Amino acid sequence: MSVAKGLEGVVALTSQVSSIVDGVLTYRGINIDELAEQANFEETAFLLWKGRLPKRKELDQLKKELGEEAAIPANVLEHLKSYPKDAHSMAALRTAVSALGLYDENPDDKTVEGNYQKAVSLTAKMPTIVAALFRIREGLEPVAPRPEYGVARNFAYMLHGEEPSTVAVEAIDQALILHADHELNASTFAARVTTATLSDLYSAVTTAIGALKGPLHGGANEQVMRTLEEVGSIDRVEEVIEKKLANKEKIMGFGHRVYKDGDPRAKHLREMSRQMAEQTGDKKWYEMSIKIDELMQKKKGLKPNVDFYSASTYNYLGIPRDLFTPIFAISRVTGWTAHILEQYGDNRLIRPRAEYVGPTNQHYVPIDRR
Ligand SMILES: CC(=O)SCCNC(=O)CCNC(=O)[C@H](O)C(C)(C)COP(=O)(O)OP(=O)(O)OC[C@H]1O[C@@H](n2cnc3c(N)ncnc32)[C@H](O)[C@@H]1OP(=O)(O)O
Ligand SMILES: O=C([O-])CC(=O)C(=O)O
Repeated sequence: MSVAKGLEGVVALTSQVSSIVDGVLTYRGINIDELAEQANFEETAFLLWKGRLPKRKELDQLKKELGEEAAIPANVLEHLKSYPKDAHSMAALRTAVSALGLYDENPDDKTVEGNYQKAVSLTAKMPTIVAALFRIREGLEPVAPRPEYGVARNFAYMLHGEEPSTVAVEAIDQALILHADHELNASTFAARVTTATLSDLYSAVTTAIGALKGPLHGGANEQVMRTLEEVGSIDRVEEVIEKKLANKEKIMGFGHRVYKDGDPRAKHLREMSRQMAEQTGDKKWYEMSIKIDELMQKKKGLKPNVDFYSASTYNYLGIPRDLFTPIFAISRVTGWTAHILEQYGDNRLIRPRAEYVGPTNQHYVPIDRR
């Protein structure tokens, strides 16, 4: 047996959801650049789930369903209030999504339509959960979703309890599009492994949230913000980053398993960060990010991934840093569920092998002779 550590280069399955070929990312064959510039998050979700862009009537129907499904059951809201106030936001989200499954009348319905409805319901409810968790932690009353709002507007509205600006809604919407799917990344693979045992969709999404939480994956965006805060001012970039590199620390938001010549999503987030810096007049976070980016390319030949410029962008939007990864999750749930639907549609248990390298020819020794 030959071992591919970290499964690097292993093609584990076929998929029609998204692709990365020669550094170009597409959802269902459409370049991410076109979607980021022209689509909205709801039509991107439809595209991932159904394999094509929605017609106007279909998009209106999906928006209506997302609006109607956005409120969370009262007992789940009570459950959220019982979590420790210092719980990690991704741990709390993971627990809440798992709890949601308990209140689904038919959690094990694996029909295509049943799972599609669960995908819509989770996509609608996860922003409500994230905003409610934040407000409860801050000692504020959760704000009920407004069914007539789109996902991005509703999230910003529920978070701050006031009407968000158009600029903020557009930025969040674009960020949601950019994070929605990414071929066989770790959390999607984890979701597919759980699905392939013929477990239910809530179990698969809960698995995925656990995988996304890690700092080598979605959790990197929160760590990027910590690095920016540690750097603090543009004149300290070299000192802090070079010290970290000398200590063999990874600089979060750089490098990628698949992209060796840059992540195509990063330029959109960099531009968003630049615009926010201009609009707020607070250039520091953007300028520090640019300097770290230049330094990392020079010192390590590493380019920013999707997590790097999302940190300064969300920070400009007044979003606390521990919500950065939950925002990733409220977008990626569309990709996870598209992959889950695909996996159910043509399933085989996912069960690779391990090469055993431990001791052999050992014998059981009774406890009083050890
Ligand atoms: C949404 C996402 O999940 S995007 C990725 C988010 N994660 C991060 O930003 C965390 C920082 N980046 C990393 O840890 C890595 O680049 C990963 C996990 C993304 C990819 O990892 P892999 O493909 O396994 O690469 P690996 O970790 O083996 O790195 C290869 C080499 O580059 C170095 N390297 C990779 N990324 C970084 C980094 N961000 N900072 C410093 N050095 C790095 C490694 O130390 C290693 O060096 P070595 O060969 O001298 O030991
Ligand atoms: O594909 C990966 O390995 C990680 C990533 O960029 C993502 O999930 O968006």
